[in-house]
Amino acid sequence: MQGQQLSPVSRDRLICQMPKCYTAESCLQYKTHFDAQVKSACQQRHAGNFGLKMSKVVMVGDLYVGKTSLINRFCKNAFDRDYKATIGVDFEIERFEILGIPYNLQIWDTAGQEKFKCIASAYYRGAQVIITAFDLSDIQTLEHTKHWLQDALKENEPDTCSVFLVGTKKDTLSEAECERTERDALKFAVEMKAEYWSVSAKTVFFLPR
Ligand SMILES: Nc1nc2c(ncn2[C@@H]2O[C@H](COP(=O)(O)OP(=O)(O)OP(=O)(O)O)[C@@H](O)[C@H]2O)c(=O)[nH]1
Repeated sequence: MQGQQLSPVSRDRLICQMPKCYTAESCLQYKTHFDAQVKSACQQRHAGNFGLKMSKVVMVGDLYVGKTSLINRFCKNAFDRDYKATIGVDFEIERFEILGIPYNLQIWDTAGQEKFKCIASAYYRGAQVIITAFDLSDIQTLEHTKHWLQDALKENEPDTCSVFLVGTKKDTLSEAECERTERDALKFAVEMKAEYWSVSAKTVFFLPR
C-alpha cells in the first residue's frame, strides 16, 4: 500500500551467506558463496531481473507429523504440545532480505487428514518449493511421502519445484535411532530428488549435521 512503511526485517531474516545444507548426501545446491554476478546485481538493486521476490512453499505430509508445529517454530518461534488438526489450509508470510533485496516466503500449511485432502490439494498449484514432512519416529509416514510429493507435483509444471524431505520430532529419538531412520530417509530423498533435513520443532530445530 502506498505510503505505508513496513517494519524492518528482523536480523535472523537477513541472508548474506549461502545457507548450509543438512547433509552433503542429499543437498539441492553445493555453492558456498553467492555468485559475483548475483551480488553485484543485488548491490545495484537489479535483482528483479533474476526473479527474486516471492516464493510459494507448500508443506505436505501425513496428519500429526508436525507440519504446523514446524511452521509455528519457524515463523513465530513458538511450540504448542497440544494437537489441533489443520482444517484445509493455512498460510504465513515470512519476510527476508537476501543480499539487501526484499524477498518473501509464502508458506502454505496443508491438512494431513484424508477428509481435507481435496481442499488442501487445490492450493498445491504454483509452488516453487514442496516440503514433504514425515515423523522420524513413525516409519510409515516416511513411506507415504512419495505419494504426497506425487500429488503436489501433479499440480505443477515439471522441474519447476525444489523439493525438501523433512524428518520431524528429532527430539523424540536417540541419536542411534535417528541415524538409522536417516539412512532410510536419505535413500528416499535421493529418489525424490529432494534435499534432506531432520529437525525438531520442540527443541533442536534447524541445525546442519
Ligand atoms: N516432541 C515433539 N512433538 C512435536 C514436534 N512437532 C510436533 N509435535 C507434536 O505433534 C503433534 C502434531 O503436530 P502438528 O504440527 O499439529 O501436526 P500436523 O502435521 O500439522 O497435523 P495436521 O494438521 O493434522 O496435518 C502435536 O501434538 C505437536 O505438539 C516435535 O518436534 N517434537
